[in-house]
This record gives sequence, structure tokens and C-alpha cells, in this order.
Amino acid sequence: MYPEANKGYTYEDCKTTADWLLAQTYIRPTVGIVCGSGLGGLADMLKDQVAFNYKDIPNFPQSTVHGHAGRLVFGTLKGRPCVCMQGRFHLYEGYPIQKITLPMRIFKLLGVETVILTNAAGGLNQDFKVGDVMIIKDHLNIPGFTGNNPLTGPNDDRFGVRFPCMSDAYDRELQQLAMDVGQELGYGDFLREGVYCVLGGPSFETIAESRMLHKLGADAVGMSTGPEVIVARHCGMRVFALSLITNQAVMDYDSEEKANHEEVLQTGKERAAQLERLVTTMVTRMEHNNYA
Ligand SMILES: O=P(O)(O)O[C@@H]1C[C@H](O)[C@@H](CO)O1
Ligand code: HPA
Repeated sequence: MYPEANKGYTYEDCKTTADWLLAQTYIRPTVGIVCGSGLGGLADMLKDQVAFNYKDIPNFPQSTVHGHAGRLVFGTLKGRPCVCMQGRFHLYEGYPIQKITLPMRIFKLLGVETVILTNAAGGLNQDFKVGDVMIIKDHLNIPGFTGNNPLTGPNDDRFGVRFPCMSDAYDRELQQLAMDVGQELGYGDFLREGVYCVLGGPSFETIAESRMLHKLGADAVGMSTGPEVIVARHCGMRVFALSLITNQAVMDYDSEEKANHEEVLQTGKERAAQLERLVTTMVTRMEHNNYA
């Protein structure tokens, strides 16, 4: 009925990968972290690291994008066992959507309960500035509008239900925790919240597209995260996600600005330290508050 749709992404395939990883490390992560473009430094915050190159992990895709190292790092953050993807996969790399989201199911089978995702995104909200950090409260999954949803294909009830709810995709307590922690750390001036819009990429948006997405209610636009969130929620993990506003989407025909990946990586470098501190402090507090 769904030719090829589940080939290589079945429960058994995910279990093989998870069991292989569990056999190589004593760390049993309850928090899974995904690093966005230029934000891989988060993985370096982990102590007692056991790291794997994606190419050595059975059934794992390879990173092809500059700024995505392609390593899965196990370790602890202030004593809390974590696993961190230093590099994620995107639709535009040519992988089927089930493949780019496969790591979420492997996280689940490793024992992860809470997933924290970061990404680089273009700002659509005119109040946002480059360097702002947006707590994602919701998303517009544009590939899903045309049927490119990671849950397409036979449903395996061992992961989750056929028709999962997404109105509670982004955990509200974790959003509040991020706000609280951000304020305490003195990040209030650049901490925002908003709606993230996923496109397929790799071309950046035209002016008309950016204007349309803004009118539709998006505050930031990017090329990832939404599909991972859908799969993470399908299998019952709690989700928190952040966008670093690395550039302003061009919305004015008189503008000389041109979106480019170098600017994205540069802004990532400039904000990396604060982003890492925000996430690591949150992880510590999650433990303290029994969040995960
Ligand atoms: O992995 P993320 O979503 O952070 O990567 C963004 C989207 C594109 O891959 C790239 C564009 O510069 O950064
Ligand atoms: O402006 C953008 N558009 C889409 N994806 C992005 N990732 C970083 N910046 C952008």
C-alpha cells in the first residue's frame, strides 16, 4: 500500500541501531539534543564523552552540510546523561523525510524522554534582530501541506498512534523554564518566542515568499526541526526547541541584503556561548524540577 515507505526505518531497524549504540556506551541518556547549523558547540559541553561518527553507526544517514559535524555524542551535563546530535539531516540533502527523522526514534529507543532541538533561522517578525533567540511555541510545517509528513506510511503502534495530536507539540512548561532561565542569565533583551516555519530549502526565500509566510503567522523561517518534532511527539517524547535568528529574511524590494550560509554560521559563532549556557542551565533545572 505504501511502496518503500518504511524500508530501512522500521521498529526493528531503529532497535538494531539503538542496541548497537547501547552496547558501546554505559551512558543511558534521558535528554536528547539536536544541534542546528553552526551550533554544534553544544555537544562539546558534555562531560565523559563517548562519541561516534555517523558513518560508523549502522543505518545512520551522513551529514553533508557545512556546520554539521556528523557526530553522535553521549555524555553528561551536570551529571545528567545526554545524547547530542552534532549535525542534523535536512530534506534538501536528498534523504527521504523518514530518514532525516530516524534519529528521533533511535533517541526514543535509547531511553530519551525529552528532546531539545536548536536551529538557525531567518527572522520574519520585524521586531526580531539578528542574534535573537526564539523559543519555538508552534510551527508551520509547509512540506506537510503537500503530503511530505514523516509519519506517512504504515503506522507502527509501538512508536505511537496513527493520528497524533500536534496542538501540544512544544512543551509549555519547558518554554516557561527557558524564559525563567533566560531572564536569570540576563538574556531578556534577546530572548523571544514565536512560530517557526519549515520549508524544504535549500534555496532561501524570495521576497514574496517571506512576506507570505509572515502574513501566515510565522515569526522565523528555516529548513528543519518540524519533521523531527512530529516524530518525537508521535513516540511520546517531550519537545523543546529554539531558533537562533541568524539573519533577517529579506522582505523589501529595495533591500541590498542577501541571505547566505556564511552569515548563518557567523551569527551562530557569535551567540554560541549564550545558547549553550541557556540549554545547559535548563537541563540542570529539568532534573531539579523532575521535568524529564
Ligand atoms: O539545521 P538548521 O535548521 O539549523 O540549518 C539551517 C537551515 C539550512 O540548513 C541552513 C541555512 O543556512 O541553516
Ligand atoms: O533565512 C533563512 N531561511 C531559511 N532557512 C534559514 N536558515 C537560516 N536562515 C534561514
